Amino acid sequence: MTLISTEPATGAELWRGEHGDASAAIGRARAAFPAWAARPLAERKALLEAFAEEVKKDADAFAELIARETGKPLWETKTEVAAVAAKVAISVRAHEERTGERIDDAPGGRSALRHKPHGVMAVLGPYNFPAHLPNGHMVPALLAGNVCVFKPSEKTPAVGEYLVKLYHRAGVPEDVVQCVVGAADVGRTLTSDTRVDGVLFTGSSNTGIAIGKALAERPGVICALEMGGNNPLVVWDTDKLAEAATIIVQSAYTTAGQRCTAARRLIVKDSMADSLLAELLPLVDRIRVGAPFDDPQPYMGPVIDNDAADGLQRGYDQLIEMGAKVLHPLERPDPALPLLTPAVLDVTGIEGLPDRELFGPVLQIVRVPDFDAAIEAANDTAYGLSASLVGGSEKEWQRFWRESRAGIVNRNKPTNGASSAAPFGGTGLSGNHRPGAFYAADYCSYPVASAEGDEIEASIGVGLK
Ligand SMILES: NC(=O)C1=CN([C@@H]2O[C@H](COP(=O)(O)OP(=O)(O)OC[C@H]3O[C@@H](n4cnc5c(N)ncnc54)[C@H](O)[C@@H]3O)[C@@H](O)[C@H]2O)C=CC1
Ligand SMILES: O=C(O)CCC(=O)N[C@@H](CCC(=O)O)C(=O)O
Repeated sequence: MTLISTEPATGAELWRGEHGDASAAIGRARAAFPAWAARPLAERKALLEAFAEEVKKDADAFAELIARETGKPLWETKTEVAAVAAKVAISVRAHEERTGERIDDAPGGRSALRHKPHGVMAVLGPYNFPAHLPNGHMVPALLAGNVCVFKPSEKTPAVGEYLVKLYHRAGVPEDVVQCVVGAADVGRTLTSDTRVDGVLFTGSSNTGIAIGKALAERPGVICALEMGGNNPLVVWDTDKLAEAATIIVQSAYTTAGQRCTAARRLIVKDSMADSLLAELLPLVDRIRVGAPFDDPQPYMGPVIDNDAADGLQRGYDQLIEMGAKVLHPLERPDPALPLLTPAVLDVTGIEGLPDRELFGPVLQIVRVPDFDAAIEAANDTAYGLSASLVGGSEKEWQRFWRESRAGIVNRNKPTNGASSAAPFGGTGLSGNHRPGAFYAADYCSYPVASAEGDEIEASIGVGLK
């Protein structure tokens, strides 16, 4: 089956290739695992550091490819490439801190704690950060001694293939990290193959749930699910309205809203909502939407494809049918392309709002009378990835932190832009308590406890006849 990838900003064909053979790749990975796991950690670390150097050497070409295949502005894809390279040093530190070795004296010998890799890891990636996010699974997995079969999103196969070539160029053996392109069926082959020891997934909650079901009868398979969000940003009692508006724009519209940590819902104290909107709406109006290489650079590119744009339009229209007030419209200047303007809807007071991730530039505003209502609205979701409070008192922040049900709870910062040096994951429909980024080390190896005697010495103290 042929897979074709097109540039969102132009519709031009960028890449075509055949679906990969996932089963054959797993076979090669299994064969490569023992030797890779047996190599000293220092060797694996050196090869990954060489990979980081290859990424830096190729940074311009890599950023251009990501920009063409995702439509993200070039300024932004440069930051993605930098994050790919930076992942190595962070993962080395995390591996040392989170896994490592502990040897204690014990009667007649020692008690030891060491970690071992799981084996063959299937890595399934999304399209919004087609290099950085799967790489965030792959670097720690490889460092720990696992081998990886990586299936990039069917919307970004060119970036996936390129990423894996950089590993090979650095000297990581070809069967230790492989790229298998394809759509959901190739993903399903990977998750159903009993030779796979772990599934490291970043993508939508629906797919994460399907993967959880596919693995339900194999509890020994490590399963790390990084999924979507319906994230709240609460703005409370502040006169720094221009700064608050900037944080809102960064949270809702960076990457055209295609971040799992994007703010989907702005919850604001009713008495200050009009003054905040007086700052926010002109700023939203100033957002430049355009193609990745435009000069001057846009803030937002297109969403990934026309299907995604159609879906967002439907979600937006449904909210309007339910009574949402349009404060800034979702427009699509060229119906043949997925370039969308940033939208703001006031959904205050609408009953039965869908608790759904609209993965694009649509922000819903909810006005609330008091902080109790703000917390209630913030938590009114089955997701739990990120939440942020802008403004408010110290006491309100303490309460917000305590009562927010999310893996990332920020103060006076955007909901997105999470650091790779911190754990990254959510609760509910957002994740299964196997956070990535700094804590990815935890799911990439398992602890082995050993009681080690110097000699064979044994005695049964009591109870013998
Ligand atoms: N929490 C996190 O760290 C992040 C989550 N995301 C989420 O990802 C979504 C956007 O990415 P998409 O590419 O649309 O996600 P998606 O869920 O459609 O696809 C992700 C990957 O899973 C594969 N896949 C699809 N169905 C499968 C199945 N049944 N079995 C195995 N593999 C399958 C796809 O081919 C793709 O490689 C959003 O919901 C976003 O919130 C995106 C980035 C970060
Ligand atoms: O995985 C990491 O190293 C850190 C997490 C991260 O990069 N988060 C970004 C992107 C998340 C997304 O796709 O949606 C963020 O929080 O903006």
